Amino acid sequence: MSTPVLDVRGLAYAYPDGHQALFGVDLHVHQGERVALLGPNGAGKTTLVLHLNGIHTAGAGSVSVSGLPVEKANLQEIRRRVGIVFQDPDDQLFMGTVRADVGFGPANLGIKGEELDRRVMHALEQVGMAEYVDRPPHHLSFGQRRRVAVATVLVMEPEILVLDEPSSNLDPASRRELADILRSLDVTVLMVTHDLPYALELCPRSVVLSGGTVVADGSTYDVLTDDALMTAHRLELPFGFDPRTAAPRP
Ligand SMILES: Nc1ncnc2c1ncn2[C@@H]1O[C@H](COP(=O)(O)OP(=O)(O)OP(=O)(O)O)[C@@H](O)[C@H]1O
Repeated sequence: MSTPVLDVRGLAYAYPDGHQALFGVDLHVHQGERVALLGPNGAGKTTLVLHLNGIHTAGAGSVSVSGLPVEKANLQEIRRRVGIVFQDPDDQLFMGTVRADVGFGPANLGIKGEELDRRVMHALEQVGMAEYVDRPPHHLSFGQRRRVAVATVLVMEPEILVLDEPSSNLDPASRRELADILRSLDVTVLMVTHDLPYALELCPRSVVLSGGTVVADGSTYDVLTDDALMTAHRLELPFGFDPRTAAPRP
């Protein structure tokens, strides 16, 4: 099989206070896959994600992105390859205009002028926010800021897009629109979520992390219909939602 875009092997990590958050995690994601990372509070999902672009450094094991190890010497290239959209868009938007925020990353790489404009506009078009290019981000709604945050990552043309709780705090229409955007992108996606219907809708595959280890890795449908697994790892479907009868998207 081809080299995975994301290759995590035997990853273990303890926080400086000694709390062991990951115990030998293996995760291989191939190009074009959309994978949901599920698990109860405290499972280690965020800790894992923070290893993907070198914010945390593996205590044991390894992480590589398209064959490039995540280590200090490669961090600039790794952070171009792995785009993380954090849960709070305000962690990613800090400039005076949407244009400046989306252009910030490429400008730092030395891209300027027409090429910078082209990339900024393309990323904003991908998330349906082109008309807001000259607006201050703090004048946008939360859902609009989340889309701009996605654009700040897409503009770097990442190989893998990592989203932390992308549907949180979105109204139903914004939630559906973001799903449409994510489905339209030609990029590998790893999505951390507690929104199990969203995982089923968007991600054919789910990995369940619990107590710092991978306890399931398979089709999202199989995971969500495995009642014993779901109960054992505190995963609960919303009231009235049954994956067996959830309407497939046209
Ligand atoms: N800075 C830290 N120092 C010590 N322990 C930490 C730190 N951050 C997280 N932890 C612990 O590591 C474990 C994993 O936390 P993590 O945030 O990765 O879980 P999570 O799966 O993302 O949870 P949630 O669904 O609540 O966001 C938890 O037991 C947590 O208490």
